[in-house]
Amino acid sequence: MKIAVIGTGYVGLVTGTCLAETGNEVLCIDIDQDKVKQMQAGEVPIYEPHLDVLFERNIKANRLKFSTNLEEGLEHGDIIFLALPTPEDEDGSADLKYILGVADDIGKLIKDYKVIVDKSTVPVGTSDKVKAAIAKHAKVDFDVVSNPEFLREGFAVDDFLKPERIVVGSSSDRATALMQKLYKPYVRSGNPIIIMDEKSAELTKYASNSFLAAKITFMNEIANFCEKVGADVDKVRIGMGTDSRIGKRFLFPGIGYGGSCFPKDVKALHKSGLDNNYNFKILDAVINVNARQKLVLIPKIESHFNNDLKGKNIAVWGLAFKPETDDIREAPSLYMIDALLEAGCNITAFDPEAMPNVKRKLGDKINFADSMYDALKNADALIISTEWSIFRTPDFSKMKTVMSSPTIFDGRNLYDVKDVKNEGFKYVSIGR
Ligand SMILES: NC(=O)c1ccc[n+]([C@@H]2O[C@H](COP(=O)([O-])OP(=O)(O)OC[C@H]3O[C@@H](n4cnc5c(N)ncnc54)[C@H](O)[C@@H]3O)[C@@H](O)[C@H]2O)c1
Ligand SMILES: O=c1ccn([C@@H]2O[C@H](COP(=O)(O)OP(=O)(O)O[C@H]3O[C@H](CO)[C@@H](O)[C@H](O)[C@H]3O)[C@@H](O)[C@H]2O)c(=O)[nH]1
Repeated sequence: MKIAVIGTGYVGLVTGTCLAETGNEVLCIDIDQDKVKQMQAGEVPIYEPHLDVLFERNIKANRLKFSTNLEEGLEHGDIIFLALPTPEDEDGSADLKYILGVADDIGKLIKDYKVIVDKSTVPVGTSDKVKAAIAKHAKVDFDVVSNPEFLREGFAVDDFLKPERIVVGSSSDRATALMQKLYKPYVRSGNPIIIMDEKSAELTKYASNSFLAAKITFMNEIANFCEKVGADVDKVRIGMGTDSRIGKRFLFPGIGYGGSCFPKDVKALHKSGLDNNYNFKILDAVINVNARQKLVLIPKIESHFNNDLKGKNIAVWGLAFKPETDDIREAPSLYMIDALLEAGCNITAFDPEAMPNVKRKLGDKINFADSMYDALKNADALIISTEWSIFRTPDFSKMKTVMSSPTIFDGRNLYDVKDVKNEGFKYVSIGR
């Protein structure tokens, strides 16, 4: 099939590449000229495991192309995916200016029947707005489908190629049939393509992300309570997670959820509620608890240094909001770094992939190390904020020789408490 994908970020580029992988001819459109040039030159502009192999293979096979020209995209594709940003607006709602701007342009350019598929995360009722924006100018038939994306960064390729489910919101038989044909190769394992109306599809996405964010937040509160009463959240987590109704996943406490999705999506659903006369009290609590959790290590650090952080050398392992990505959007590390800089600390950070993005944001406000051990030179304490695999089994003796003081504040509970203490470290983690 002939596909156009508008927007080549984490979702659009993975979608375009994976759709090419099953034999479709894909043209990816982005407004960012530098990014398009980079992709045309065969370079993947983001760090996403396994994407490079598929990207290269499909470019070579002439199934994956790039352009900045929306009109070209519209001429090429029978199905037009919108994978555009829906960032948080000032009032917490999802900003639809990218989606509706492109919809407006599509209305002016459309010459024959197309299925416009919204893959961005958008509030209930957006497909009606997209329809209206296109219909304002269009002189031909078209359908708008809501097809929310559930991929996780770091696992995006696998999630796209082998999804647990695909949700298609459509009230058009013609568009639904096309979507089922397109996605058939991805559900050979028997996982379902779930067809529903557009509004339910739009809400499914927000409900899923908000539920997961609430699950993490609940565990973060349990972890905080464990510290008050002397329980061990790792044991509680395992005890809870073995109940199949609860499940083992997404029960890991830490320094709050971050990323480009959960924070903005929970706020957007909350705002959608208010706009429709419904106060999602649970989401209000999730938002507030998470904001506090992102800084949960700071009072512990202050207390360790007797409230005198000025001039302290702090090493930070991990800047990305989670491992296996270079994405730093809403990363807890950045919130902690801000607070520590404010208090007068010197920060030296190491992250396997995210340092260039942080450098662009923070410039020379912090130092960047070439290796995890270099970051520890003369450090008065280490903060672990992302659970990259390379941090899981460090050489503790080597760490002790380079640090000024063997002290670890672990926001991801990477180590066994007894082991690290036996190695001679002061070790503070979450809920243990
Ligand atoms: N990142 C994720 O893991 C993920 C997963 C599921 C859903 N989503 C949702 O998917 C959507 C896209 O997210 P993302 O993380 O891929 O965003 P992103 O910011 O990584 O990428 C968006 C891309 O759209 C391009 N763009 C902006 N305006 C454009 C225009 N007018 N024409 C063409 N291109 C334009 C930008 O240049 C950028 O390359 C959001 O709604 C997000 O909530 C994201
Ligand atoms: O037990 C856990 C699991 C996750 N997190 C944190 O939660 C955030 C989100 O993690 P994850 O869900 O793995 O990453 P995303 O790539 O943001 O993916 C989420 O957001 C995407 C965008 O909407 C959805 O498509 C995915 O299904 C959804 O998992 C990160 O800060 C994690 O550190 C925890 O603190 N504890």
